[in-house]
Amino acid sequence: MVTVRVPAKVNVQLGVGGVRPDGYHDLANVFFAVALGDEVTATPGDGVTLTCTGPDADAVPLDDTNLAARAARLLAAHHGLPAPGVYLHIAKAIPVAGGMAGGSADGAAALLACDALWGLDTPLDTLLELAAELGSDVPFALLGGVALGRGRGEILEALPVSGTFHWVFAVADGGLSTPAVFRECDRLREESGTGATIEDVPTPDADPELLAALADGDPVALAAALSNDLQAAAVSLRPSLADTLRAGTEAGALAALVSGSGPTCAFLAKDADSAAHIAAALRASGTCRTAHATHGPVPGAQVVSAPRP
Ligand SMILES: C[C@@](CO)(OP(=O)(O)O)[C@H](O)COP(=O)(O)OP(=O)(O)OC[C@H]1O[C@@H](n2ccc(N)nc2=O)[C@H](O)[C@@H]1O
Ligand SMILES: Nc1ncnc2c1ncn2[C@@H]1O[C@H](COP(=O)(O)OP(=O)(O)O)[C@@H](O)[C@H]1O
Repeated sequence: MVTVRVPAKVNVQLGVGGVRPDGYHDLANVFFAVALGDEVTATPGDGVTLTCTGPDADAVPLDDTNLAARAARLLAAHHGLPAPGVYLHIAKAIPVAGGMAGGSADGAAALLACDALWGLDTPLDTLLELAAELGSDVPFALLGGVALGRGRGEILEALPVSGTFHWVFAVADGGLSTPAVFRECDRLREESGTGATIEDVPTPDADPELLAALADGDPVALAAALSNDLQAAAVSLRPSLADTLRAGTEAGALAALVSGSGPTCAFLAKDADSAAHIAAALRASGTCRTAHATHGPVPGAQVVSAPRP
């Protein structure tokens, strides 16, 4: 049996370029891994089977569309294993369809767990390539820490960061579909007259002030630099998010933003005590289903228990 712990992410910058001919958008995606995470356990089994526990377990597909199952099959196919055998259990804490890359995290965790269970010793570079085939956010879940994702988010460069930042995540009732939020971003751009294609929208780049704030470990400077080009689209599809963002700001957050494609809202706090206070205020506000105080950055997917060699 092998257990892998894997983090959720928040995008401290999500710069979105125009829509490409292949339907994806070029990004300047600054990923930040937080301690809120899932655990994926791989045990020998027949075929690829799955179970999931946690508050959102009912929303997780347990068929071959689950990113953990897809990861197991992709790794087996890459190594030419004729009949992959694994039972995967997902202990899910990351909100589902919440803009925190929970499915991607489970895909990354399953790659690592199956690699260890099957004794394959796949090099990290190869795991990162397989991860990119599974989805744009999956490679970052292997890497963790803080990283800039270019292309559709899969071309990663680790970024320097100092100290620990304190975050609160307000979990919404029900998710938002990532493709629907990108489509809404395009629609809002068309509507405003700027256009939405790569000819219309400049290719985004990482904000130097944001990178300096991360390197300096300065939460006040990071708060001033946070940005998410998908936020307007997420709020357009779910207008009640404006109330959640306001509630966290009124409770003392240094800054509030939608996490990725949403609808989870992220709040940067000045320290751990402030984060606990903001989380309690958000839970009492009636503007979200629940709220979690956490911190980061933390490492990417890691084996936490494995059979004795
Ligand atoms: C927006 C972000 C920010 O990190 O994540 P979430 O906030 O949803 O977790 C990511 O770009 C999501 O990455 P991921 O969820 O892996 O997306 P994928 O499976 O690769 O793509 C799903 C769909 O999202 C859209 N998509 C995704 C990435 C990208 N750079 N441009 C896109 O337009 C496309 O419509 C694509 O068909
Ligand atoms: N292991 C998984 N956990 C959660 N969702 C999954 C998983 N595998 C596939 N999915 C599908 O991916 C969709 C997006 O979920 P998720 O990755 O949690 O959100 P987001 O893309 O907003 O970060 C879900 O609605 C679900 O249908």
